[in-house]
Amino acid sequence: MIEVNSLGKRFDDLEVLKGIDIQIGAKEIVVLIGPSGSGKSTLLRCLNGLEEPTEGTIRVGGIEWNQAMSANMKKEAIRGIRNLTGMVFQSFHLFPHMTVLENVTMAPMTAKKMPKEQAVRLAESLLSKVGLLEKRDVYPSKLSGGQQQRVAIARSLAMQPQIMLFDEPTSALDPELTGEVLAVMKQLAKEGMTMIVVTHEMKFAREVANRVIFMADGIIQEEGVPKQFFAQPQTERARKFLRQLDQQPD
Ligand SMILES: Nc1ncnc2c1ncn2[C@@H]1O[C@H](COP(=O)(O)OP(=O)(O)OP(=O)(O)O)[C@@H](O)[C@H]1O
Repeated sequence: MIEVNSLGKRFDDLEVLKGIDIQIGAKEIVVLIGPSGSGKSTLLRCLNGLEEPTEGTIRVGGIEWNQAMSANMKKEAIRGIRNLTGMVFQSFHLFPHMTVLENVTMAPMTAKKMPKEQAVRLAESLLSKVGLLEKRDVYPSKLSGGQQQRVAIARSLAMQPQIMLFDEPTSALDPELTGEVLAVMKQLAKEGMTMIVVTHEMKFAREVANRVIFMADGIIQEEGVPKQFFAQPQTERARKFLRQLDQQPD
């Protein structure tokens, strides 16, 4: 579903990603963890074209982007890749002047030219899935952070993506609100969505992920199934990271 080869990204003199190789299969739940500044968000943003890599190749659902392509081909590839991926951000990014329902129906109606009645039916079913159908006519400012993030997930799902990318989806939330967002993500995982999740929620990583990828200093230091990674981290870098999080090997 996703293949990344020798991916590099620099911002001027700062080399943030230094040759990343990843393969992710359909229905995999991959959690990306690592210290602050290690390049996790940048990697996720490269995967759906929010950042342009400086080196390497990305293949998502059969669509390839590579550094050697012409500007037009790159644009075309990014458009295709964006159609396959949905992204959820730390800070929700809902449109404040639109109701919850309008937030969810807008993209299918404009980008996919979906008829309004169909977009409304889809939005209602997605709002029901995230437990917020009764808030359909409310504006985002009237919602809690957790509710706003659940609407953001529904809005992303309305484009019917094959892959969901989550960039620290609970980091801006009060601890008592993270559970409701993680529950929606768990449900999505159960339904077979392919997901890459950047998070500091180790409990989610332990319980839901098929694979943990540990990044530090712009490279993948190690990866493995959660049980193995948390019980027996292979590198000193990962051991130190887990110690700092108070996530000692089991
Ligand atoms: N647009 C940008 N311009 C310049 N530097 C950037 C830009 N975006 C990110 N960086 C730098 O790239 C490095 C990696 O940032 P990134 O956000 O990918 O890290 P992260 O692992 O997601 O960290 P965190 O867990 O704190 O969110 C940081 O040093 C950051 O300052």
